[in-house]
Amino acid sequence: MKQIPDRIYATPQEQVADFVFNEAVVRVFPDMIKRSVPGYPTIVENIGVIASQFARPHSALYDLGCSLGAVSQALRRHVQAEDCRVVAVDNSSAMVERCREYLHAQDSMFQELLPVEVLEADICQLEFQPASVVALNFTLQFIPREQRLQLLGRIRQALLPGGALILSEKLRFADAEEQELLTDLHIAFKRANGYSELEIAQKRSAIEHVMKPDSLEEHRERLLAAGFSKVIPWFQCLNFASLIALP
Ligand SMILES: C[S@@+](CC[C@H](N)C(=O)[O-])C[C@H]1O[C@@H](n2cnc3c(N)ncnc32)[C@H](O)[C@@H]1O
Ligand SMILES: O=C(O)C(=O)C[C@]1(C(=O)O)C=C[C@@H](O)C=C1
Repeated sequence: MKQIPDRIYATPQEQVADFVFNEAVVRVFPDMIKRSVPGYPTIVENIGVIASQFARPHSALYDLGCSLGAVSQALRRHVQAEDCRVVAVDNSSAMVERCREYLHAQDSMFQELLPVEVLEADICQLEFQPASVVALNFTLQFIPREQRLQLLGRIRQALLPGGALILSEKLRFADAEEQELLTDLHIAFKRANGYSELEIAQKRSAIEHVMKPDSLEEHRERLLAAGFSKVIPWFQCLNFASLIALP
């Protein structure tokens, strides 16, 4: 993927608007997410590895809130189960358009990749097909809190025995000292990746009303309430984590 540098918050803005996944964000997204989310490349690649253990023949593999399809590409690189297909879904038309281009480019570079379709849709309104793998990679945090349980319940209903949900999220922490330390370290991570204090502060204002992280305990309780039987954290880097939830 092209890596145009993210300079969206580099100049002072009189009033920082709420963050949206628009064309300006799409252009710089690969650079933005890699420099903002500690462990992102490791998480994406290993979602492919984990999915290859859970994928069942003749089933769908969902990439919900796919953005530019990084997870879909990893699923297609790693999963070899028979007659599986990847369904990538996002409600940002700018993301969906570019995602389709990237996945076509992947098709032309490799042979025998799983088929993929990219849907422009709201994942809260989606009719799920029987699925063996569902990935929510930094997407649930953008869904209004009151809709999260219902969405997870519908995903749980669609999951086949032996399948899994892979859920990656920014975390918040009930313990004030832990919250402060990991927030400071995340800021240090962004600084080390070349973001200025202004960029860090303006991005924080932009996302604070649209992205609402939960704690690990809140995720675990909600997943169990949605009908999952077990929640297994497999990755954490600073305040970003990824979980496997089993049906
Ligand atoms: C942080 S990005 C996800 C990153 C991506 N999964 C990856 O691994 O590169 C969040 C994405 O979720 C999408 N999104 C947010 N709410 C959504 C909804 N209700 N339905 C579908 N997509 C949604 C946004 O448009 C955005 O592309
Ligand atoms: O928490 C932050 O400061 C972020 O920038 C995180 C985050 C995310 O987790 O999705 C927010 C928006 C962008 O999509 C990239 C990264």
